[in-house]
Amino acid sequence: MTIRVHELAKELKISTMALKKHLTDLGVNVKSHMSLVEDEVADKIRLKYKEQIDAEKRAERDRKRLIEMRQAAKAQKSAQEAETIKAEEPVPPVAEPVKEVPKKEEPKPVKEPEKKTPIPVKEKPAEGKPKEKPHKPVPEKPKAVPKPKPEVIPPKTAAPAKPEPRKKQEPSAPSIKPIPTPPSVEIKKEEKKFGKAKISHEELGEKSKHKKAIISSTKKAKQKLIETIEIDEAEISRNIKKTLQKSSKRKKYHREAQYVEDRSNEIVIREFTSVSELAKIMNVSPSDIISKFFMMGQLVTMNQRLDRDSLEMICDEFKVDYRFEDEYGMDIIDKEREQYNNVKEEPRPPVVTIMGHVDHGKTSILDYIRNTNVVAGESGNITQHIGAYQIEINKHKITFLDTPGHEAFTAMRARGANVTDIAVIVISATEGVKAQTREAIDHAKAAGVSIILAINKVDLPEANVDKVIAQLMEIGVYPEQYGGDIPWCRTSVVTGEGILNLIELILLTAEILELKAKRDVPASAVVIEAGMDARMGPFATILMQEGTLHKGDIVVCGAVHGRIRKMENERGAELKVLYPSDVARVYGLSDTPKAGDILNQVDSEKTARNISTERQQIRLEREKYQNKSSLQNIFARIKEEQINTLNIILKTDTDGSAEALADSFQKLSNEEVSVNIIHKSVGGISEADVSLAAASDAIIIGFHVRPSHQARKLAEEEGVQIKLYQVIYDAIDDLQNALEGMLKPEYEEQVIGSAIVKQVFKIKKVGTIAGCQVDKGVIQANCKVRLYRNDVLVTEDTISSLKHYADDVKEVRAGSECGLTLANFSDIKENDVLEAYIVNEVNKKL
Ligand SMILES: Nc1nc2c(ncn2[C@@H]2O[C@H](COP(=O)(O)OP(=O)(O)OP(=O)(O)O)[C@@H](O)[C@H]2O)c(=O)[nH]1
Repeated sequence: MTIRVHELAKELKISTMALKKHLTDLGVNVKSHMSLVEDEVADKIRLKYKEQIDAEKRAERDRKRLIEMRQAAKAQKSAQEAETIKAEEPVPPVAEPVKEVPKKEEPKPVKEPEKKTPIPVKEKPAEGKPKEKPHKPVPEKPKAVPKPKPEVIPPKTAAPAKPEPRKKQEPSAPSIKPIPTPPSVEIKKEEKKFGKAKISHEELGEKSKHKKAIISSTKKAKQKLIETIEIDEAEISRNIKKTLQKSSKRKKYHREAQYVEDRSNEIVIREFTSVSELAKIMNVSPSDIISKFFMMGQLVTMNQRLDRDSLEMICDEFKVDYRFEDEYGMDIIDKEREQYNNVKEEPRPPVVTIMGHVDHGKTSILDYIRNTNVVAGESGNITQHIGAYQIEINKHKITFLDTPGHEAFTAMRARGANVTDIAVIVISATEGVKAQTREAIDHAKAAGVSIILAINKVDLPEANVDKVIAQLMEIGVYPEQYGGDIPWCRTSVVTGEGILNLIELILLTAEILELKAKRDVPASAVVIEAGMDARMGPFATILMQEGTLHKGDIVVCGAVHGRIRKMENERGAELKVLYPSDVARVYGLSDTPKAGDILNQVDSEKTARNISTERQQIRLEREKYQNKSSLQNIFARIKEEQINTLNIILKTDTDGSAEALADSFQKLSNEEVSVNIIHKSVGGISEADVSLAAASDAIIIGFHVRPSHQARKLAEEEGVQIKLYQVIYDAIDDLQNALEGMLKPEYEEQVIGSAIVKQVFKIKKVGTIAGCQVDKGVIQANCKVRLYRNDVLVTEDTISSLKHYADDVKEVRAGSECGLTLANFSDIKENDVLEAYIVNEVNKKL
């Protein structure tokens, strides 16, 4: 048995070039993607890839585990810090702690004098948080000993059963973990107006200062402890790095069929490099390259730009190690930046995305935060809706990406721009965990961002926080105090409850993440959205990633460039300078960039123009090539395929539904039409899915998921069909219908009438005319007929002309006479019987 190169490549999800390289390594030379590979060789390659993929998976698992360990270490650190604080608080004279009171006694003295303020920490628990739950065991003892986190862990099942948390409790529930539970302020309830409960600056200020104090003081106080932990962390970090290095190497190898161990002789090329440019890079003459192509049956010219496959092929031919450059001009930009290598990184604000199921309150929470006067000294109306905004609380800034939830988040990731630090997952306390909650959590986890859970709408009578927590635990998401370390809070935009907690949790998480970026370097930013302003021309909403951007700076932004003419925030206020994590709408670009493009500040207008012009050219070439290649694919398929295959990419909300649907779909296959699930996974439909579908002529079926905005756009551009379902049976029915459309149609004959030949006329130049009497049904012009003589079939033919008297007619009904000729048969005799029939196409059923 054999398999074609392209088939095996498709099976392994690698390019044919990559496969060819592996085959060459095994000593097997293949000429083209249509060449046949022996099964034995194919198996060797399969095995090799399986091992490789397994190794990648293992590496990924290790990485996740290490991250978890790291988080656990941090959480533990926080818990211990919290203990110290408690221990240091002057309050508990009566407290008669319980047993293991390690530091309890000593701390009182002097150690952390700044600690005075913190009492609010204590109150916090009483506020919204349901922390009271786990503390059942510590009955009426107030001021109980702070329990280290693990002790709080309630049995998975038991937890949800418990408390009715909303009740504010007196100071009796003290054992709550204080640190991750930032002090919450009693929000005044008078202002019940939706979205209007205001948070006063003073309160926030107190809080933030307070937290700062806690963090910095605990740092000192727990010096020793931290040292030990840091040793572990250092070790963990090293492991993470090692693992990441390993896996990224493998991926590279996987994608580009390239051995990465030795990079000393590696050349860097970009897609659509011209033959002459490539010759220069490879240090060979252009005619060498042209003749190599010629030998492979391809004619190229000096200035012809080469697509990725051709470049890979030619580098392989010349036995050159190569690597693809991501975007044209990055080497120039990087070079300009080299001089800033020693610039120190400085803390930067966190970038937060709010995600969750439809209607659970994402927008409301964002608006609440935005509209309460939290914004630094600014108030007033939002003059324009921009894709991101920043708030400031006592000098602590937070940038919110105001995106339609995880769609944009996923789209950004698909473009390789992982811009979010923290994902706030909003879950309605009345509806609980839903498909998109899970999806959002999966996306956040996949992106490796910190998660904060906001259980919203707690003001409603049917709110059931415990149920939500139980549901979360069921899907493996363990909130703090419930066996996990994911910070959470209860929120309501009606009463304002918990919003402050949420902000505090964000700040605290950011603090722990120690987010940093260089400030005194040329700016780089990512485009969140872009468009055209009627008055000001093209604009881009950018999120700063590094450096400082001023009005007047020259930038290149994806395939456009310009000089920053104006920068403004969402309130239309002009900004003079942007730092890392800042967001602004910028004007002055030559054209509209694309969301996900990177904006880089460069030294000169000339550099900016050169880079953007070249990038435009490359993008154009790429588009041209993509169109061409899809046509080529079609031709290749027409030649090769005897059977009809429906390729499917299946995206679902859970693994379970993916399996169930895949199974049902596969069962619809038969010997004529086969269902080929080329990719199935959990999560929203991303651009990557659409690209894969376009490349493999697949349709995308989404179950309980939806496409990102960009994916939808791309699908329109590429003509990829996306079908979304909420009910499994609808999906199966539709697919069945689609498959039936692909079955070769069956034909069904329908006899429509008959006529007896009464007389035959032979006319020169016209031929034989049969004068007939229609005795049954109808005879139609152009219908098919069978001619019987004495009940024996003489011929099958088509009526070529039908007349009633001298007139051409479309049909003649029973009882009438007609004259007709047949297309190919003239030996008609009297008394012959003509049976007229038509052929109907019938769709086959599976
Ligand atoms: N009672 C109550 N209603 C809320 C709360 N938060 C949001 N809502 C209401 O819930 C509905 C949905 O809120 P949105 O903020 O639009 O929800 P969303 O998650 O942004 O929805 P999409 O943008 O459609 O995904 C609105 O009618 C809000 O008024 C809350 O805390 N309490």
